[in-house]
Amino acid sequence: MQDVTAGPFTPGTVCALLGPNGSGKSTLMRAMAGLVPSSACVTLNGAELSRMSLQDRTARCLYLPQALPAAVHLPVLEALIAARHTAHAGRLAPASGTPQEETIQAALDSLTLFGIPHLAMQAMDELSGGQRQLVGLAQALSRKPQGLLLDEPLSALDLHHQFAVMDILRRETTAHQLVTVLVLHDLNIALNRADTVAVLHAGQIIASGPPASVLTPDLLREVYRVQARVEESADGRKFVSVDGIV
Ligand SMILES: Nc1ncnc2c1ncn2[C@@H]1O[C@H](COP(=O)(O)OP(=O)(O)OP(=O)(O)O)[C@@H](O)[C@H]1O
Repeated sequence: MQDVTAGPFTPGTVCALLGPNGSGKSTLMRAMAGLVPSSACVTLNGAELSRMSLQDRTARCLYLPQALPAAVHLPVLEALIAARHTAHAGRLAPASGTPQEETIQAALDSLTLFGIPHLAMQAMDELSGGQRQLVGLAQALSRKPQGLLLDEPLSALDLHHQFAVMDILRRETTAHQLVTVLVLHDLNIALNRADTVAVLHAGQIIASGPPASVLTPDLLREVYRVQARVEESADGRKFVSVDGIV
């Protein structure tokens, strides 16, 4: 990938990273997370992540990959508690003095936030794809990061859960002033649920800003090679209507 200037991403807002297959979205996310070699300077709330150890970096800025790691035969609740301990093992929060009940409650709260407390005792390797994605998100938020990098966090979710998760992410992002960047393919969700969008095309961010100003028919033609209209419903919701491919 060529040099890319991404951001600044504003605390308290959700930015959707968009672009066609192979445009560099995952590569950019992985570079921001420090998982691919990069000379980029990445800062979060004034701290230079690129100068930190991967452990300190991960404690501040959590990256959820597109393909989740192989699930282990461990109850969901235990997996969440283990994730919190991993975060506390960094230098941000002391592990000692944290009562066990508090840790368990935080993990349960996180599952409840995503509407899946009933999965607490189910084994990770017995979850459906969508359930695993929800648990992954609950695990990410239970670690109390300042930044969230989510690569296609809605890819395995049904329509209800796609919107529910976006609403949760928006609420948590506002409440905790998180910097949230997520890769999306659904332009209608980006139009109606993201605060800003950034569009990658052939390894470069070619447009960024409020979704409705960025996602114009001209941009959709150039980037996605579709002939499309951006229409507005009676109640003000925007949607992309595709007439054909070009
Ligand atoms: N480890 C790697 N080594 C070499 N090339 C890679 C590597 N990872 C990705 N690429 C290439 O970089 C380009 C961008 O890939 P990337 O996964 O970032 O795209 P993407 O925008 O996330 O695509 P998609 O929407 O299909 O997930 C692709 O051409 C891909 O083949």
